[in-house]
Amino acid sequence: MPVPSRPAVPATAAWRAGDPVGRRQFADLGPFALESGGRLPAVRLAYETWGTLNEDGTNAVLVLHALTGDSHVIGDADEAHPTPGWWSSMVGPGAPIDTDEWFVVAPNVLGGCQGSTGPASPAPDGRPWGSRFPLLTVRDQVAAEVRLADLLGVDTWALVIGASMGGLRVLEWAASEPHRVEAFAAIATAAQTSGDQIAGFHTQLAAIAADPRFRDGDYYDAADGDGPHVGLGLARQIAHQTYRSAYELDERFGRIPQGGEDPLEGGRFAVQSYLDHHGDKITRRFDANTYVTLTRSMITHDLGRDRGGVEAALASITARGLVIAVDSDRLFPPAQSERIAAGVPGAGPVRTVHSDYGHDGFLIEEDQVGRHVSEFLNESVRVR
Ligand SMILES: CC(=O)SCCNC(=O)CCNC(=O)[C@H](O)C(C)(C)COP(=O)(O)OP(=O)(O)OC[C@H]1O[C@@H](n2cnc3c(N)ncnc32)[C@H](O)[C@@H]1OP(=O)(O)O
Ligand SMILES: N[C@@H](CCO)C(=O)O
Repeated sequence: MPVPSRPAVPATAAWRAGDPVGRRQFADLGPFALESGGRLPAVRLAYETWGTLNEDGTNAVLVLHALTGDSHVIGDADEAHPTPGWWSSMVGPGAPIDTDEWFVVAPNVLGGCQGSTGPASPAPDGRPWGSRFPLLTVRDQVAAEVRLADLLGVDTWALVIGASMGGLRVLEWAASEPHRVEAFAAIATAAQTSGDQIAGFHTQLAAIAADPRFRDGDYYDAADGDGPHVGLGLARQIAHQTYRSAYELDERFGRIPQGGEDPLEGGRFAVQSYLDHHGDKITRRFDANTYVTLTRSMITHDLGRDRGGVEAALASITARGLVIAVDSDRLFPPAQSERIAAGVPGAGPVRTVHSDYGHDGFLIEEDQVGRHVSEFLNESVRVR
């Protein structure tokens, strides 16, 4: 049986930078000097807020998304273009982070493609930055979020919370702005990306670079309008395997052929079809250059850079900390959480989420993660 052909989807088909979606707002934050020595002449962050900042400013919570997330933490049913929120189980009225109590802010990361300044944004000459977009570090991303906090009148966050790539920024906030972070929750994340992580990220970058439609990042004005969807999809497939555990892929899919296909005649196993699906899906909602920019920021992430090393940086954190690991996570293995918890004086022991799913457990095991966050808020982060 022949392998079914899949439709080619331009990587730029479904989203447009700066396109307002629902309740999203934009903050213009001016020029930025970057850690690498580069410069962005104008930075804009897209963000959403829920709840109300109290008079003392003591109830602010910053939620930081992972690699392909955005500001849309809570879904909106009545939008013109409804989109589900990626953490509606965690944030909302009556949720662990209860928006009747907390003022919640969620920005789209600097370098992102959901309204914040990124490689698809116009450079000073009016054309998209593309290959000219400067190297961004996690510190640059947090520096932009600091300016957003200034603009919103938030002096101190009661809690800064995030998982995976969001957790990298959580730790950077706690280390670089100790007087502005009362407590943090770092979930399935690391103080420094490891050789294994850098290797995995490298192959994802190579997959995008190898797509002739990538054109070194200058594909926005391509005459055929076609983006590097093949490379981006392949990068997502490589990544997605690390988001799930070997146990799950084997138990769930094993060697079952995809319906109607025969692997001995060129067809796929179900797990191949599953990865194809996730690879295709990302190209409908994400920009390849942003994927490259954010992946590079994860590669360079090192909380200890210019701070005397990771342990010294962790020891300098004054905030109370909640550290959560997923026991089956092969992307951010629990040892990286142990290192954070051991190093931060105000962090308790690692809270373990038991999951068969792997790294994506931070999204899937909402009851367990929610319970840990609720407990931490109740015990350590009450509104003063
Ligand atoms: C911060 C942020 O988190 S970013 C925003 C949220 N994250 C993402 O979107 C990342 C990508 N998605 C995921 O990682 C996961 O889907 C999660 C974590 C969101 C949800 O996990 P799960 O509920 O376990 O979903 P699962 O991994 O099984 O994927 C389900 C999809 O696979 C499809 N699928 C399942 N089996 C097959 C198969 N054999 N062939 C093809 N497709 C398949 C399902 O139809 C479903 O498609 P849909 O998502 O288009 O409806
Ligand atoms: N599913 C998550 C995985 C990375 O943490 C994302 O796409 O952002």
